[in-house]
Amino acid sequence: MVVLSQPALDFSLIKTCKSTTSSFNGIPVIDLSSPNAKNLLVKACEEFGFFKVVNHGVPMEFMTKLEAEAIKFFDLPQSDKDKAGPPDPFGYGNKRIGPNGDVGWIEYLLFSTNPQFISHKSISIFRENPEIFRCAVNDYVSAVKRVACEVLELIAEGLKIQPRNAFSKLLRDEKSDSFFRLNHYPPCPELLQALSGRNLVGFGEHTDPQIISVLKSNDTTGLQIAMKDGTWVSVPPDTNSFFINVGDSLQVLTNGRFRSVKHRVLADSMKSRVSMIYFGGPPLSEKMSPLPSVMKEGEESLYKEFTWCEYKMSAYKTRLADNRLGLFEKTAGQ
Ligand SMILES: C=C1C[C@]23C[C@@]1(O)CC[C@H]2[C@@]12CC[C@H](O)[C@@](C)(C(=O)O1)[C@H]2[C@@H]3C(=O)O
Ligand SMILES: O=C(O)CCC(=O)C(=O)O
Ligand SMILES: [Fe+2]
Repeated sequence: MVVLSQPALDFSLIKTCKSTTSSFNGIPVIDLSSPNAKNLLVKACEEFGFFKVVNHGVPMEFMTKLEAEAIKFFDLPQSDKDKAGPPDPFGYGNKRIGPNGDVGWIEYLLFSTNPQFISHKSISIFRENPEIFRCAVNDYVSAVKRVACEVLELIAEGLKIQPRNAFSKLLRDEKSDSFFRLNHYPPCPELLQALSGRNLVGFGEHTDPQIISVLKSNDTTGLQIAMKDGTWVSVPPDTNSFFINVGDSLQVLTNGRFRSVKHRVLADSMKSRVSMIYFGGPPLSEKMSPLPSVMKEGEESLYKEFTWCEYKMSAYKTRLADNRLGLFEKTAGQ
């Protein structure tokens, strides 16, 4: 039998970035139980496309259980982890991100949250450690999906959109094309940092294509977001809270009023970073166009008409840092 192995990876392809220690303390923090949450959410989506939520109601136990299972998986011998890869896009991936040559100092597990799309590779992940891992993923994903829907409903209220489930129904649809990802960034080699004062890039700069992403990490720094003027700022980790990203699709649904946030992860020199991200997406057949109620009188859509399936197919032909939405923007006169 011929065993096909992945071609060797040239590590010099992984980019480095100047180490920064200062963290940004201007990230909006939204208390979901506050009566003003809806207005603060809209403001945060317009200004940053990124914010932190507290008082979210998800039991800490769901987070610690899943994190412990993820660590157990990433601690397995490489040959065992490789049985759950390569990602197609689902499954275990190591250093390669997506199908177009992006690389980073990362290993990960990517799943579909829709049982129809669960691949044999995702199943083999659970085979290593079946019921406990599977339950931990299911409990966690159901809980963060609820947070994502609550946030989207508050945003709809803040924007005075009727019905208030105009966005959240896309995630609640049984055909919703949502993903879940567990990322592990091992410590960046000390020697490299000592010699150059630089860190390896764990996950290169990009925007998330979906509607909304809900991120939780351990206590290790690394996540950075780009401000409107292009400067990068470091997000201080907070193990009790969720960080939320506006994705490209929410930018389209709000006709550019909200911006999808550019972000990246730098590996830490000393500590592993573990993160878990739920990417809430619409059904594949959903037409992505600005909701009529967000448009002012006479306002025209900034985007050509497309379905989520068309956008996703196009996204998977791009490199991480590409401006994926640019291909769908109307040019003058269109
Ligand atoms: C390089 C790529 C990886 C990615 C698919 C893509 O071609 C461009 C978008 C990337 C991204 C970013 C957000 C999520 O992590 C992700 C799962 C997604 O939906 O889009 C990844 C894709 C991936 O890793 O497969
Ligand atoms: O791991 C992180 O903290 C963020 C990763 C990310 O942006 C992604 O998986 O799309
Ligand atoms: Fe991302």
